[in-house]
Amino acid sequence: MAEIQMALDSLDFDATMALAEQVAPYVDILEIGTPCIKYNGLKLVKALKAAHPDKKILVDLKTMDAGEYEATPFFEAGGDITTVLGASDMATIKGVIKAANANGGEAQIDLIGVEDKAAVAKDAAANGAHIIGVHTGLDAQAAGQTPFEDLKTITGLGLNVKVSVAGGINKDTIQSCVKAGAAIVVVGAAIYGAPSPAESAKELRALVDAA
Ligand SMILES: O=C(CO)[C@H](O)[C@H](O)COP(=O)(O)O
Repeated sequence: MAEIQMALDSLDFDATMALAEQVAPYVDILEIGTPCIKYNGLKLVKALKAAHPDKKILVDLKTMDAGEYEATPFFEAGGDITTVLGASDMATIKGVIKAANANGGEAQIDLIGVEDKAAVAKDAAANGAHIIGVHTGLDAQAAGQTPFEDLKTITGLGLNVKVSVAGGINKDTIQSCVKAGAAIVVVGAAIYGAPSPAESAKELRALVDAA
């Protein structure tokens, strides 16, 4: 069964906690988005884990250097998954994997901006990555890009890793992502931008479970 990851992309601490409370019944992973973690830091990881001990917390660090050093405190604070850029050196990726393994967590390698996504995915998987993230970022989405073709390419490699997909996923596209082999579907704006985030999350949960 595919997991739903809710991207909490607000900067505001209280709004982030309130949104998590609304959507938690329908999602598996609460993601602290990159702007949000930069703004709020470890305090938010601790608060979110305390409020939702039954959910996985993904900290979207998008680490680019000093992998083990940067990721370790976020695992120690209650994060279950942290992200590292696929564009970074393999030594950095291996550092985040090491930090994850030392804390019973998982490392997600984010392919955002990577030219040869298949090559990086294979290399990261061979080095023990837990999750490969196919990701069209917000700025690339604004320029009309989507993650769907890349998702098929990466799941088609048959690597022994989970594949997650992010980038403008909504109720019209979520089932095709699951059918294309995504183990984790990430949703941000389609939930937090909806008139009722809870209703939107509930609808997406039903679609994923029926896919
Ligand atoms: O990581 C992100 C941006 O870098 C977003 O959290 C991710 O793209 C999910 O949000 P949306 O569904 O709005 O695209």
